[in-house]
Parts: sequence; structure tokens; C-alpha cells
Amino acid sequence: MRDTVRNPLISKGPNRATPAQNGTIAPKLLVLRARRVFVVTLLYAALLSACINLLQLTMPLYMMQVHDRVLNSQSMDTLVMLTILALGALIVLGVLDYIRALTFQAMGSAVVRWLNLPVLTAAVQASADQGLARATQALRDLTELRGFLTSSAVSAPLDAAWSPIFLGVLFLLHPLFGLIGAISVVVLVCCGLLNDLLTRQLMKEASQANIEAVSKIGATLRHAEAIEAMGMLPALAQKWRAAQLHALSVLEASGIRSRAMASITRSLRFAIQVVSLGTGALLVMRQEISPGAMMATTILVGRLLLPFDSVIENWRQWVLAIASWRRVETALKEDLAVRQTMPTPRSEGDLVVDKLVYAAPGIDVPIIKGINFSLSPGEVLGIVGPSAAGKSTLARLLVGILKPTAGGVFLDGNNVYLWERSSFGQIAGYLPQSVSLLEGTIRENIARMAESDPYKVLEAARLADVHDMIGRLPLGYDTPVGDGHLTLSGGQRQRIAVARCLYGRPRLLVLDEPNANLDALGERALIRAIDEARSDGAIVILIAHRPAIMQVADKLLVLEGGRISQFGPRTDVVATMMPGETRREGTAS
Ligand SMILES: Nc1ncnc2c1ncn2[C@@H]1O[C@H](COP(=O)(O)OP(=O)(O)OP(=O)(O)O)[C@@H](O)[C@H]1O
Repeated sequence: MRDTVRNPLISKGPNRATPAQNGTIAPKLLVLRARRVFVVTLLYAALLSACINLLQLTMPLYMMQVHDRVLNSQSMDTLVMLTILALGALIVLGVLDYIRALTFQAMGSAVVRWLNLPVLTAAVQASADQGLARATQALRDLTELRGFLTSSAVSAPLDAAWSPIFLGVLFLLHPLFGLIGAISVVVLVCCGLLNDLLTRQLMKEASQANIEAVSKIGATLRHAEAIEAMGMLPALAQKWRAAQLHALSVLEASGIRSRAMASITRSLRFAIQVVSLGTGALLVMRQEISPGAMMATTILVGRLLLPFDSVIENWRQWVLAIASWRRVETALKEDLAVRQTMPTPRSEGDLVVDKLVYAAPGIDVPIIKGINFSLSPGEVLGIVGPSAAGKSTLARLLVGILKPTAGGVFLDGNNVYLWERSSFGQIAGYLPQSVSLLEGTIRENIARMAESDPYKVLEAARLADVHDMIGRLPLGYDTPVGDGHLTLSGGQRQRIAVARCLYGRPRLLVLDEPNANLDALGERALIRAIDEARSDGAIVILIAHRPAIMQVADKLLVLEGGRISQFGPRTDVVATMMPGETRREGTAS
């Protein structure tokens, strides 16, 4: 772990997870470390830049020496010597420039390698916790940051910082040149500041507006069927166009200003070069300097001003890169789920829900208002209640997606919310209300996207009674599924999602409306799967509106307005709710 921290630029091989990636370093600490690496890299690159800038004196000095010394003395030896020295210096300059570019590239890769998984984790948690889509932007931001760090824009300010080298040489050649150089630097710095003042806010606004427009359209496209069927496209297009036009107009306004400033700066740079050449000619005429010094001055002034010009031209990239970094920081610093890093062994004990309260972030009135119950292995609990009673919220709390505001859910004494996620996944199966299969094959989906054990995949498929159905598909278990594929019906997707829940024979099964898309056959298969899980010693929690499936439950919990209004053996609860129903049940059995 220490090695990675000390040598962040050293790759440990493409497939090996670093401590940052496997979650043993807290995201906030990672942000600090990434900042520290950036500062150290910047200092290192600044040192290289100093050498590069010193070596850039080669050309003007060579020109001056050839002009003033070789042409006057007609010495072949001096010319050869000077040329060898100049070529040597230029080769070193090229190598140092290459090393500097590699340093930034390595830093960009290191930052992505360090932060991509923590940012992905943050994105998943933010989406599960609060339905936030903005964390996914942070993943795009990481790629953009890497692009910025490999561009030439990143080194321009470092070159500008070493402008005193050129200024010093200009002063040595003639104080007037030094003065022209100093005034030029001040003028260009003022241009840079003015450019920043005029464009920074607009650039940020444009980038934000663009991100929002793109993320909105991304979210909308997921509902393409409803859009097409109900002819919502024109209205949506109008809304999207309005957002796009806003982003475009801000982008254009900032573009106009920054292009204007870049043109002004470039013209100024050329004007300054003309002025310095004219001044040089005047000084040559007055025999205060040699013609060689005059030509060297022209190159020196050009070199002095070029980085400032480049900074102003690439300012936009800097502003956007800083904004990208801020978003990455925010995504990582968000107060998201902090879980235990120690895996918890498979549990066989009771599930205890203790004084459970949950209020959504920023909302005072709790959705779940103090719930207590417990279940033993091999018990099936049915949760019923009116819409918006809090059933799905309770399901999310039971599998540790949401952080309880007070109280907690404990399985065999272990806090479900704090449970390390990989080990929790091995003992839990969760079927969310809106079933979604992930991009991959049926086999991968059942195996929860991990390296799959074919025996366990088949077992889960058989338990969910989907083996035959999968066998009838053209590619069987290799059939691709996910958002982009319409190969499966709603019921088939739901049954495969049930198989995913049953993969590895979990100890805790939470099924939110598992029969919503099922026909009678599918429902019977589901009841058989729940029976099998019960006899296997699993705790099964079932949420459903359709009553038929509740016959499999041992206990019933009636949730109303976030509170338990009834809890107990199914027959007792049904008897109090619908006295006639129990009699019918009794007769039937
Ligand atoms: N993240 C959230 N922020 C604010 N309110 C929320 C959030 N999640 C759920 N709610 C609110 O909590 C209430 C309970 O929602 P929940 O989805 O748990 O109900 P439910 O009993 O599952 O309903 P249904 O049977 O219709 O699926 C609803 O009023 C919902 O608007």
C-alpha cells in the first residue's frame, strides 16, 4: 500500500487493483493524495521547465555567436564547435521536453487509475442513495482530466513562470530590450487577467448547461418507448433544444470574448516583436549592439511572449479542467455510504429490525417511522400496504442500500448497512421494484456479473424455474440482455432477475413485487422457489400487491404511513383484516 502512495506513477499491471481501487483508502484521503501528487508533479515539471527554458536560449545565442564571431573571424573550427554545442543542447532540450510530457501523461494515468473505481463506487452509491445522476459525470470528468494533462496546455504556465530567464538575457543584451520585455510581460499578464475576468464565469456556465442538457437527454432516452408511443418527441425536442440553445448561447458568448482576447494578444505579441526589432535596428545603427544581438533579441522576445500567448489561448482548457476536478472531488467527498472494509462471514441467524426510522435527505418527515420486528431462518414474511406506505423504502433499508436515520437492521447481529458489500452480496438476494438486467449475457446476469460457476448458474436458473425458458432462446445462457436488447419479455426479464437473486442460495431474500410481470405459471414457479429457499433456511421478505402470492408467507406485515399496523402469523393477520377470507382459506385447506 505504501509503495503505491510513494510512487503513484508506477503502474502495477493492468489487472491488479491498487489499494485505492479495492477500497482500503478512504475517498477523501485519495483526493488529498491526488492533490499532493499533482503538486509534486508540478514541481518536478517546473524544474524540467527551468532546464528547457534555459536550453531554449540555444538558438538566440547560436545565432548571435555565428553572426558576431564566426562571420567576423571566418573561423571554421568555431563554427563547427558552436554547431555541435547547439545541436547537443537542442537534443537535450527535446529529451527533457519529452520527459516533461511523459511526466504529465503518467500523472494523468495515475489519477485515473487511482480514482476511477472510487468514483464509480461513488456514482453507484449516489444513484442508489438519492437517485443522483451527477456522480456519473465525475467518471467523464476523470477522462477529460487525463486528456488535459496530456495536452500542451498544461505546461504553458510553467514556461511562462520561467520568463525571467529570457528577461534577464534581454537586460544583459541591452537595458532597453529588458524594458520592452518587462512592459510586454506586464501587458500580456493584464490581458490574461482580463481574459479570465471576461470568460471564466461564462465558460463554467456553458459547461454546466451542456452537462445538464446531455444528462437530461440521456435520462429521457431510457423512456424511448413511451416517448414514441405517446408522441412526446416534439415537446421533448423543444425542451431539449431550449436547454441546448442556452448552453450554446453562453458558449458562444464566452467563445467570442476569449477569441477576441486571443487575437488581441497575438497581435500584441507580433507588434512587440516588431517594436523590439525596430529598437534593435536603431541600436545597431547607433552601434550600441551588434547585428547578431539584434537578431537574437527578436528570437528571445518571441520565446518570452509565446507561453503567455499560449496560456491565454488555452485558458478555457484550464478553467474546464479545474471544474472537472472540482466535480470529481465533490463526487468523492459526498457523504455517501461508509461501510466496513472487513468482509463479514456468512450468517445463519435471525433478522432483527430495531426501531428503524428513515427520512429522505433534506426531508423532515420520516418515510419509515420506527419499525420493530424479527424473523428467524426459514421464515417468509409478506409485506402489504397501500401505495406510498413505504414498502419499497423498507426493502431498501433491509438490504442496506439506504442508511437508517435511526435504529437499524441486523442479520445475525451484523448491521446490514455497514456490511462490506461483496460479502453481503454473497448472502443476500434483492429484486428491486423496477427490474433491470445489466449489459451482458443471461449467464453473466444470473452470476451477478462475476466469474460464474456454471453449476451455481444452472442451480439458480432451476430454482427460479427459468432453465427451460432460457434453453429455448437462440443463444441460451449466452443471450445478450440489458438496456440495449429487446430479446426478452417483461416476465422473462423478471424471472431471470429472480434467478439472479437466488444465485448462491442467499440467506436473505428481499423481493419487491416479484410477481408484477408474471403470469400464473411464473407465479407458481416463484412460489416454488420461495418454498425451496425457506426449506433451505433462508429468510424471505416479499412485497406484493397481488394477494395470491402471499399464501406462501408464514407472517404478514401491514405497513401504513410508514408504521406497522399489523404483524403476525399470516392466518391471524388475514383474519383481522378480512374475517371471511380466513374461513375460505380454512375450507380450502
Ligand atoms: N428519496 C426519496 N426522497 C423523498 N421521498 C421519497 C424518497 N423515496 C421515497 N419517497 C417517498 O416515500 C413514500 C414511500 O415510497 P415507497 O416507494 O417506499 O412506497 P411503496 O409503499 O413501495 O409504494 P408502492 O406500493 O406504490 O410501490 C412515497 O411517498 C415516496 O414519495
